[in-house]
Amino acid sequence: MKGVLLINMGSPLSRKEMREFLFNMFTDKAILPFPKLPRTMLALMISTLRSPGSWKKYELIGGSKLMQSMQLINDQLSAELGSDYVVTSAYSYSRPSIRQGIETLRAKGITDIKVITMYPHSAFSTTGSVQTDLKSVQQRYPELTIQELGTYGEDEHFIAYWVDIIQKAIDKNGYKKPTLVFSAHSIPQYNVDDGDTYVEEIKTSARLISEKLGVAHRVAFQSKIGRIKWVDPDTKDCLKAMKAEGIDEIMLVPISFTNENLETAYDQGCEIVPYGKNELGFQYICRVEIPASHPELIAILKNLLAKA
Ligand SMILES: C=CC1=C(C)c2cc3[nH]c(cc4nc(cc5[nH]c(cc1n2)c(C)c5CCC(=O)O)C(CCC(=O)O)=C4C)c(C)c3C=C
Ligand SMILES: [Fe+2]
Repeated sequence: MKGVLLINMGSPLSRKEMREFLFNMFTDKAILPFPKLPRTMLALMISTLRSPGSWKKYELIGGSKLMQSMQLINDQLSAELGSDYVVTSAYSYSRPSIRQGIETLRAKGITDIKVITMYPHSAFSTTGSVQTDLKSVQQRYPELTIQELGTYGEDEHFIAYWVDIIQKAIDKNGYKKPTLVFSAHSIPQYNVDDGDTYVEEIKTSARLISEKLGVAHRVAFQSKIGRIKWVDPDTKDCLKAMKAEGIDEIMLVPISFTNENLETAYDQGCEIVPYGKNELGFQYICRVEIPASHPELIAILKNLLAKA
C-alpha cells in the first residue's frame, strides 16, 4: 500500500487557533528569515498583536473554507485511487502538522509516501517551507521513502481547471470582453532577489490560461503585510492603471490558490472588488470563486502520482 500526503497552509477554526496559526507561521524561517531567538520573540509579538484583527476578517467571511475544501479533495482523490492508496492531509501551520500526517501513514505500516502540495507554484515561503519540514521528518524516519512530487502551474489539467472555472464565471456574469487580472499572493522582493521563481511561474500560468480563453490579461500581487518591499504591481494599483486606460470589465483570478480562503473571500471579495467599484467606479468587476473541488484538480493530483 502507498501513502499520499496532501499539504496546505492550514487555517484557524477558532479565535484561539488564530493566535496559534499566526505563531506557527511566524516561527517558520521561510516566513521570517531571522535567527531562532529573535524570530520566536517576533512571532510571539506579531501573533498576539495581529490575531484580533485577523480573526475579525475570518468572522466576516463566515470562516475560511480552506479546511472543508481540503477534506473534499482528500476524499475525492482517495475514492479515485482506490484501496491501494491511503490519502491523508496535513498543514504547515495547523493540525495535523506535516510530521503528524507522515506519522499517521507510518502507523498504518506505509513506507512509500508521495507528497503533493496544494500550491501550484513554487515559492520559498510555501513549497520551500514544506520541503524543509519534509527533510526533518525524513531524518527522523530514515526507513521511509518520502517523495515530494513538485508543482504544476504549467500542467495541462491545471490550465484546463482555470479555463473551465473562468469560462463559467464569464458566462454567469454575462461579460462580453473581460480583462483577467491574475491576482496572486505577493511575496517579499528579497525572495525574488535570492532566486525565487514564483513570479515567473505565476506569469507563465496566467499567459497559458489567457491564451486558451482568448482574453486579455494582467498579473498583479495582493495581500502584502508589514513594511518590507513586496513584489509589484499591487492589485489595487493595477486596477487604478486599468481604469485610466478605459478598461471596463474586470475579473480577478486567484491564480496562486486551489481553495477558497481568507485571501480570496476577504482580501479580494471584501477589499479589492469593493475598492474597484466604490473608489475607482468600475461597474463591471468581480472575483472568480474557487470551487471546493473540481474534476481537473483531481486529475492534476492523479497525474502527478501516475508520473512519480
Ligand atoms: C509575512 C509573510 C507572508 C508570506 C511571505 C506569505 C506568502 C504566501 N501565503 C500564501 C497563502 C495564504 N496565506 C494565508 C494567510 C496568511 N498569510 C500571511 C503571511 C504571509 N503569507 C498571514 C499573516 C496570513 C494570516 C491571515 C492574516 O493575518 O492576514 C492564507 C489563508 C489561509 C486561510 O485561513 O484561509 C493562504 C491560503 C501564499 C500562496 C504565499 C506565497 C506564495
Ligand atoms: Fe500568506
